[in-house]
Amino acid sequence: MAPIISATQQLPLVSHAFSYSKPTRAGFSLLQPHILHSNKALFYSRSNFRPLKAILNSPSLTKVSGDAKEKEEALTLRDICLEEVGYVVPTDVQKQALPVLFSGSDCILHAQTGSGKTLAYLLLIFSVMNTQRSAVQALIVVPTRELGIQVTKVARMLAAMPTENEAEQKSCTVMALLDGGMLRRHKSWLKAEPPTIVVATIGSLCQMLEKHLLKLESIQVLVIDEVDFMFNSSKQVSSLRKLLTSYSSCNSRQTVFASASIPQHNRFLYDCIQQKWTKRDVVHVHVNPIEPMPTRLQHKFVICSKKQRHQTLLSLMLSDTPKSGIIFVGEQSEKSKKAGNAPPTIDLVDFLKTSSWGCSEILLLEEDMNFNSRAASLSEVRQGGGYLLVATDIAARGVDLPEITHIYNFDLPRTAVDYLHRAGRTGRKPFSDEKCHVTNIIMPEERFVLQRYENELMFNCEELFL
Ligand SMILES: Nc1ncnc2c1ncn2[C@@H]1O[C@H](COP(=O)(O)OP(=O)(O)OP(=O)(O)O)[C@@H](O)[C@H]1O
Repeated sequence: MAPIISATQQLPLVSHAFSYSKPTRAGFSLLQPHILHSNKALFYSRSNFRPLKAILNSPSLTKVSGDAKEKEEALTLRDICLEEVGYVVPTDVQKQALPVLFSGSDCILHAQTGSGKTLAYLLLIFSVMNTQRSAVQALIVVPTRELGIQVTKVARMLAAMPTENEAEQKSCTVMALLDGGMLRRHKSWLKAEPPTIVVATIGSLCQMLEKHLLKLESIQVLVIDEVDFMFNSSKQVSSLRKLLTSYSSCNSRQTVFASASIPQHNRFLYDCIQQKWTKRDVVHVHVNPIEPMPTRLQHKFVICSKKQRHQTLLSLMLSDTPKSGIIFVGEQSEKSKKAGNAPPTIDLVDFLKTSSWGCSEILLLEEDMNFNSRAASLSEVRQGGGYLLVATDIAARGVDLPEITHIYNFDLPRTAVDYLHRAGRTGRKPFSDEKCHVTNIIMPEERFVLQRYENELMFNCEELFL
């Protein structure tokens, strides 16, 4: 059985803060290191992460299975300037996962929504890649274009940070190979010079692989983000299996699976090994298993009839006055589509635009919109300011909009896992105590469904009377 690291087995190795350095004319100079546990600090520049890997593997230090005696070395990641982009202290998942990742083990990153899994796997990628080599060295596969754009942005931000020996370094390039993108342009790019990192949706990726335009033989790290969603998606699962076993082999790469939800995780670990998606010694980093949901989320519900739902939502919003929020609406049924009805999302947007709600901009995000309109909605959202996003579950996975304080489930999600991910679009500032709100508008017959989600996800939902 793969070793599991839980909150109670927290590794002492990384009980420290990230240090940082400020640019000087000569490059980077080290400021006072941030050492919490000892005065024995080890410093690494981004281009120097490999030594960190060697040290973590050294027999004198704690093994990742957590059975060796405690050590007090403070490891400090230097020169990646994380503080300048707001990353000062590693989050729990980063503390627990980085030693495992840097040790070269395959890893299942299983931690709450908004806990910082993206930075954990990106730091691994930046630690192993060699920008002198002209080859694709890391591949990150995501389920949606929206999540792909976001991950690419963070990867490019890290890639743009200067390193100590910048003069000798070729830059790290990050390609977003996403459904709805300009594949012709990507083909020319791939032919001219392979990027160092590719962030891809599985459809576009397989097109490039089938045409032999993209080669994976130099891949060192393969990340599958929102892995449970991808394995559950009938459209994506067969290509994903092919990628994991035919297009590349688990023995020649480090494989990382990430998600806030891995249902039946023991079964999944077993499958990972049996199906050769990962190596046998894959590590399950399970952070805070007894609290699958961030604790600062406050859950409420209002019971009303189907006809009263629009008015109920409006009353809720007038009393909450959210600056930014997402209203999740269920997908339109095939029957309703055939009958020529407007999608429920559009109905709701029209209702809000003509109602007395006038506090923030109302935007729409759903699968049936073309990719340009989807991008336009999200880019408006990311510019900040107050907004309400009316969305289907397309916005439920991975999308990081830290300013969101309110989630409204206009329609109840279909499963507890969907509930967890929708709710997790708020409460995304790792070290903040700010309370965030998830409000469910339900019909009387749905109370037992919500109760089931409460039991499964171990949270409490309080009834609201308007
Ligand atoms: N060490 C850190 N310090 C401060 N902020 C951080 C740190 N690490 C990550 N963040 C921020 O936390 C937010 C959530 O991170 P991220 O999107 O990686 O979450 P996630 O675990 O992938 O969530 P989800 O499961 O919902 O996709 C982001 O805005 C990110 O910039």
